[in-house]
Amino acid sequence: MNHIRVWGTEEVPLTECDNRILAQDLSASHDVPPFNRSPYDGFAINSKDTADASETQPVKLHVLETIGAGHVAANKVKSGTAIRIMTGAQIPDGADAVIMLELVKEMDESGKSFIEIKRTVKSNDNISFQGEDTKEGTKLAEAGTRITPGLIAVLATFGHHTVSVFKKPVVGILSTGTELLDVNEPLQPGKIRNSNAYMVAAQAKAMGAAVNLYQHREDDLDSLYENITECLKESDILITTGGVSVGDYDYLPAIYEKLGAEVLFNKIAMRPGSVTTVAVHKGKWLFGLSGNPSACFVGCELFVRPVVLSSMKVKKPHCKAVKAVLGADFPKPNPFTRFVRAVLTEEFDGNVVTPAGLDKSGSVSSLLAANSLIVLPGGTRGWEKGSEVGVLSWNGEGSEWPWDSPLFFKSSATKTAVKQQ
Ligand SMILES: Nc1nc2c(c(=O)[nH]1)N[C@H]1C(S)=C(S)[C@@H](COP(=O)(O)OP(=O)(O)OC[C@H]3O[C@@H](n4cnc5c(N)ncnc54)[C@H](O)[C@@H]3O)O[C@H]1N2
Ligand code: MOO
Ligand SMILES: [Mg+2]
Repeated sequence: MNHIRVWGTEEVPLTECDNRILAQDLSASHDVPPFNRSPYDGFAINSKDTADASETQPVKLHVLETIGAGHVAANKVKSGTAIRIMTGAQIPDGADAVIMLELVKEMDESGKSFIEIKRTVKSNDNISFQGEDTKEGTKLAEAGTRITPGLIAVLATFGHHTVSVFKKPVVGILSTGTELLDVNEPLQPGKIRNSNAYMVAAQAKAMGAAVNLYQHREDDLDSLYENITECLKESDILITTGGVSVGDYDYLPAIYEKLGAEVLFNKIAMRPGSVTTVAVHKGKWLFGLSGNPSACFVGCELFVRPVVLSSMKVKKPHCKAVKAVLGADFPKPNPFTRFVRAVLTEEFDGNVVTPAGLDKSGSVSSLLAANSLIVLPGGTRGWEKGSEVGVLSWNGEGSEWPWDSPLFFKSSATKTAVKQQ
């Protein structure tokens, strides 16, 4: 995270800022509402006039005019008078309360309008006061906040027809592998379609990045080196998939070396995604994600996410950490910390999480329903249904880092592990 940099800010129209990250602090430039207004369709009155009103002795007021929202009364409300007022209209001078239409009797007498009120009304009844929602000067949002429909409503309220947002980091995505086919190609012996590039593109877009999806490339050291050099010119962050392990055709480690990139780490004691390699080069990022689809997915959520989000000053850039009860046994031993693709459901009485399918790093089907990762600390023998586990979710706002719950990465969690069978 010491290498994080912000790629700049830009001004975008309000109509195009949803889901972007706010780059300015926002405070109220005026009171909301900006004037006292009526929350009902009714009559603006002077409450004192109703002091003696009752069922048997209604008070009668002369209606001077009618104002709808957007209009300002021409008259003042003096004793013995009322102004018919619609929801949202400014309270006329002299009025200190509103009585709803349904609570008065309306009548015409010699071409003049009157109302009868059979109850007392208190001063300030049914008035939305200037500033009751927001006072001028109130701090409303900080730079780094994701722009939601609610924030857009607030931005519009204060007249921001354009909004300053952080530039989307440009994420280039290049899949490597001689076995790869384009999605529109028929299967051929020994070949598979490239799924990682499209998956990672969708993940990066969901994080708020701009994506450049490149044509996949064969495992060839020299041409891959050229491709990566070219792609890096156009990207702030370049994600490659595949070719990062120890095989004869896994050239990414050699390419980082040839580039002179600073490798921050290469391989991690975790499953899947153990081969994940991250390097920085001339202020840019290189993520070498696994070719195995599930390992690739996990590497992207755990390592790309915090970089993309921090470069837009999002305050909690890591996945959201929650507790949940395991909905099924997970009998596999875990020599390393394991991130199990899972389905997390928020039940009325707590979270339940269940593995999403075949738990192999080459599996693609287990990604289908997965909305989270069960975190099983290393050194455990397997887990029983009903155990409390830590879960990471990539939906919604993230969690403070480091995830400090004892459920994450602490060996104390082994207490709930299943006995070796
Ligand atoms: N002797 C060892 N072998 C392997 C090790 C190891 O430590 N020692 N690590 C294993 C682990 S763990 C993983 S994960 C993989 C990582 O492999 P690479 O990142 O080098 O990826 P590839 O070898 O290129 O491909 C692996 C696998 O994924 C398929 N693949 C590749 N790209 C795509 C794509 N774009 N879409 C869909 N599927 C893709 C590829 O066909 C392979 O089946 O290495 C293990 N080996
Ligand atoms: O990176 Mo490999 O799972 O550890 O699949
Ligand atoms: Mg390989």
